[in-house]
Amino acid sequence: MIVSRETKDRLTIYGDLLGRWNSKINLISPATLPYLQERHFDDCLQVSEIAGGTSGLWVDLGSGGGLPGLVLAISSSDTDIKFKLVESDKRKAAFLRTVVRETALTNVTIVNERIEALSPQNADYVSARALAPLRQLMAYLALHMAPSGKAFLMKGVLWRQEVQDARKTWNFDYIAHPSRTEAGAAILEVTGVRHGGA
Ligand SMILES: C[S@@+](CC[C@H](N)C(=O)[O-])C[C@H]1O[C@@H](n2cnc3c(N)ncnc32)[C@H](O)[C@@H]1O
Repeated sequence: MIVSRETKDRLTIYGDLLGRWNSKINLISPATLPYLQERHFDDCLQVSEIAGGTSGLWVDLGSGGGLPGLVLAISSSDTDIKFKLVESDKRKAAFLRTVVRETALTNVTIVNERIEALSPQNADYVSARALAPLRQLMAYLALHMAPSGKAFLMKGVLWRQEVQDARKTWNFDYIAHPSRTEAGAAILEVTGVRHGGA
């Protein structure tokens, strides 16, 4: 993906901080650190490309070290989208705040709370990566996504099984966008989540 000079500079600052903090708190697998761009940043930038929004509230659930939330906020800093990154771990939330400060991002709020404890967000966009099985994510979407909202859920190669399982309890529509960074993985664009199932 072609990104602006500003995005590149901010991603460099973010990457440096990830490298430094990762020895103290486990933000990403240390083995993937040398492949930060390919394994993590490019993976998340595809979501930005697929979503293509220009305004509204975007809630990233279980942000951890900021993937995809911070990458999305950095690459969308020229839009009117406001980001909320929800992370229950205090030390990870401190890391996220540090990156926001060091990159001078003004479109991000860090929320150090449990997803379930947060008041309903009515978000236009929701994202999650490596957080929970799809069935559990549906409950989070039911709580925090606007009726007309869209979710972008980054799923591994077993995504079809997860869809089948989630359909036992939830109705929803989805488009599976094949991942460009991991063969067989997909970004599930989910809309119209409602209780009930097959
Ligand atoms: C496996 S990590 C994934 C982090 C990041 N999304 C990524 O792809 O690298 C899951 C993160 O979600 C957070 N988390 C798990 N359950 C949560 C909950 N109920 N509310 C808020 N954060 C939660 C954990 O603290 C952890 O940082």
